[in-house]
Amino acid sequence: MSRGGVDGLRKEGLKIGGLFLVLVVASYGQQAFLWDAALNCVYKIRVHVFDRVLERDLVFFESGNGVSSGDIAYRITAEASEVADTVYALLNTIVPSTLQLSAMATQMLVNSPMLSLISVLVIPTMTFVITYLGEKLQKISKEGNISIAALSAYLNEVLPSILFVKANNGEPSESLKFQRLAFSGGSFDCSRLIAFMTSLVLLIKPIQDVGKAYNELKQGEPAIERLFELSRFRSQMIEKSDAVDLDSVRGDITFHDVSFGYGEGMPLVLDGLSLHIKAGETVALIGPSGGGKTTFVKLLLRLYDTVSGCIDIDDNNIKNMRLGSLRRHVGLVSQDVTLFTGTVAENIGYRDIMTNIDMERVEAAARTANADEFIDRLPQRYATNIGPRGSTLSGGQRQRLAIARALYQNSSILILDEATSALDSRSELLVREAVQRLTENHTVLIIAHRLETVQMAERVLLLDAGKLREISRSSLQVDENNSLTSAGLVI
Ligand SMILES: Nc1ncnc2c1ncn2[C@@H]1O[C@H](COP(=O)(O)OP(=O)(O)OP(=O)(O)O)[C@@H](O)[C@H]1O
Repeated sequence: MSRGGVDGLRKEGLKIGGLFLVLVVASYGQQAFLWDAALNCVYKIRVHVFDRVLERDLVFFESGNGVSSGDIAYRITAEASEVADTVYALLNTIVPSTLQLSAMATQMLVNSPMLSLISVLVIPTMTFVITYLGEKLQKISKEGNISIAALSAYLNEVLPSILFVKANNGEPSESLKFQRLAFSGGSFDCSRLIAFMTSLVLLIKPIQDVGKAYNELKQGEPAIERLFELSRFRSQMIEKSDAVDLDSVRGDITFHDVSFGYGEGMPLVLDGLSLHIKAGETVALIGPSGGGKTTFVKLLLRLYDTVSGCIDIDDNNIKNMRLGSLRRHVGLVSQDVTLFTGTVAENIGYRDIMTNIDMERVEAAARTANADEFIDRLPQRYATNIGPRGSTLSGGQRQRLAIARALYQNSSILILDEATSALDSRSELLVREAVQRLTENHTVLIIAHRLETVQMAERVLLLDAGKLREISRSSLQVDENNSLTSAGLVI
């Protein structure tokens, strides 16, 4: 082969290779684009569902909807991924199919609007049409073969005699003959029909694909349905349109004959409770397991509404307060598991995490909560990540961080849910000191489990079988299991 020929081949090879590369990249690009679109869609679904879930009151989680937090987590993660697969499958079918459909439909329309209309009408009876047109195509191609044979015979006859034709001015008549042989008569010629048929055949795949996509959609529908079911639940905690947003509260709490049960026909958990806690007072709430302590707190935070009676903060019925305002003034300090993945500063300054965490206040809160001594020893101090639920910290450190957060939040009313896990004596002392400082300048309601904590309170309230009564601190003792007891009742 000559050098020029080799060069030419190399060029062609390069062109084909380049084209192949472009096709591969384009194909990957398309897949990446579709996955990106699907994942983006899932991201939006997850965020939407999660936001709706966050808006719900506790009734959503607890009142027998059959929706546990694990269930919700599963739906938001796994089912959303299932939705991603469905979305991807849909996009993967619909995008190319739509393109092919519109290209082929345009081609068909250009070729013959009449036949296109007929095709649209006969799509439901596609099989019949395909069979019918298939036969027609067979006939046409047979005719085409005959015509090619006739044409070739004609050319073999006329071309050697061209001189004769010209000498006799036979060109116009021969031209007409050729045209007749080369093309089928009528308004719809053979090539256009073949083009039309090709378009029609190419239409079949996208139509099948759309069917497949429909099946995919049907398969993914239960997941989509379950996911959106989470956002359809309507909150029972209705905020009045004229609810007030209080800038500050003193921290006076009054329960007026409050009764509450978790559902119709269920026994009352709180039965005609009345009490008054003065602003700045520290009150210990004790009682046996299941006595209603947590329920009491849920009502104060208006996670549920009372069945009868009402709750006032500084003479404002909490039902007339904006929920955000109420929960800003009533802080919940649950010492057990309320830390999140993130830095020490983010956990203490949680209240301002969306805006600007005030580091001076964070450090001041940490000092008051006796937390600074261990934070200073962490590798990046306040910027140290404490792991899921603060798992890199000890029990006592976690509790002090929770207290530091409450100090940072600076709510007038604090509900302290004392951790039940035992601490070593040094940690115990540091935590108790921190709690002691927390009680200064705040109204504090401590759900207490230890005698030492109860001793810090000015009053002790015992909640048992839905009834509340005040008891003296001296009536409390600790049994051999280190549990609080009052008149034989284990608390
Ligand atoms: N979401 C709920 N739906 C139905 N019943 C509930 C619900 N939450 C609590 N209860 C019931 O209400 C009663 C009081 O529960 P609550 O959690 O207030 O008690 P507790 O004093 O805080 O107990 P513990 O000290 O064990 O935490 C219990 O009988 C409990 O079974």
